[in-house]
Amino acid sequence: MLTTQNLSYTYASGTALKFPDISLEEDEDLLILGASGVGKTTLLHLMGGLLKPDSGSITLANQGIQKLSQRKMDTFRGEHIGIVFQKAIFIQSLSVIDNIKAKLFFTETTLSTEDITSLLTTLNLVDKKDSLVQKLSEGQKQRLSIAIALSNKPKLILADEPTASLDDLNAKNVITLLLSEARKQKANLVVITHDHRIKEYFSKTIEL
Ligand SMILES: Nc1ncnc2c1ncn2[C@@H]1O[C@H](COP(=O)(O)OP(=O)(O)OP(=O)(O)O)[C@@H](O)[C@H]1O
Repeated sequence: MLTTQNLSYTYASGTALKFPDISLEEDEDLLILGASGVGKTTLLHLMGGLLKPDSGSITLANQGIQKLSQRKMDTFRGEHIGIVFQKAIFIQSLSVIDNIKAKLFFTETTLSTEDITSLLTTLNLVDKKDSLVQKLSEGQKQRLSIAIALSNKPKLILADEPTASLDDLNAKNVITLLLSEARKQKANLVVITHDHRIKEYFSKTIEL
């Protein structure tokens, strides 16, 4: 369950942003639409605890995350939040499976090799599990970034423009994959985008 209330954030440059309230029950997903520069990524970073709001609250798993210290927030994120970044950063010299293990190491989460293999199977990446990341195609890299985001079995999955550079078929595949994984893990999925093609897959949408 995710709720946000009266969120606002001001950058040092003076750009001041205010956000509408969000309330998601368990198993509910949300698409946040908006033109370039309205604050979509800022809102995603607030919900992921990467930025602290100037005002307002964000509650996830009964915790008001805006109150947490940086260290506690990092631990909380490791346990409860998975983020699919617009531009994923991998350890290029490691294999697919070792990139997932590295994330789990840093978030102090344990997942058996069988569970990781099963996640990679779902994401159609299992045959690449021992390949170096630098040898993956763009689509495979994107599926790996989803695998990494899901590997800590988060309660909240945040995805920043996951379909922006994809054709219609791959955009549909990525969104249906994120939605089905969110259902399986009983997580809330929040996608931010300016891509109106994916609106039809979400029952709940807000426009910034
Ligand atoms: N680090 C920063 N310092 C100063 N201003 C920033 C910073 N990051 C974003 N902004 C400003 O805050 C506003 C919202 O930016 P944000 O990236 O959240 O928008 P967005 O809707 O995600 O845009 P896009 O779709 O282009 O990624 C913009 O006016 C942007 O210029």
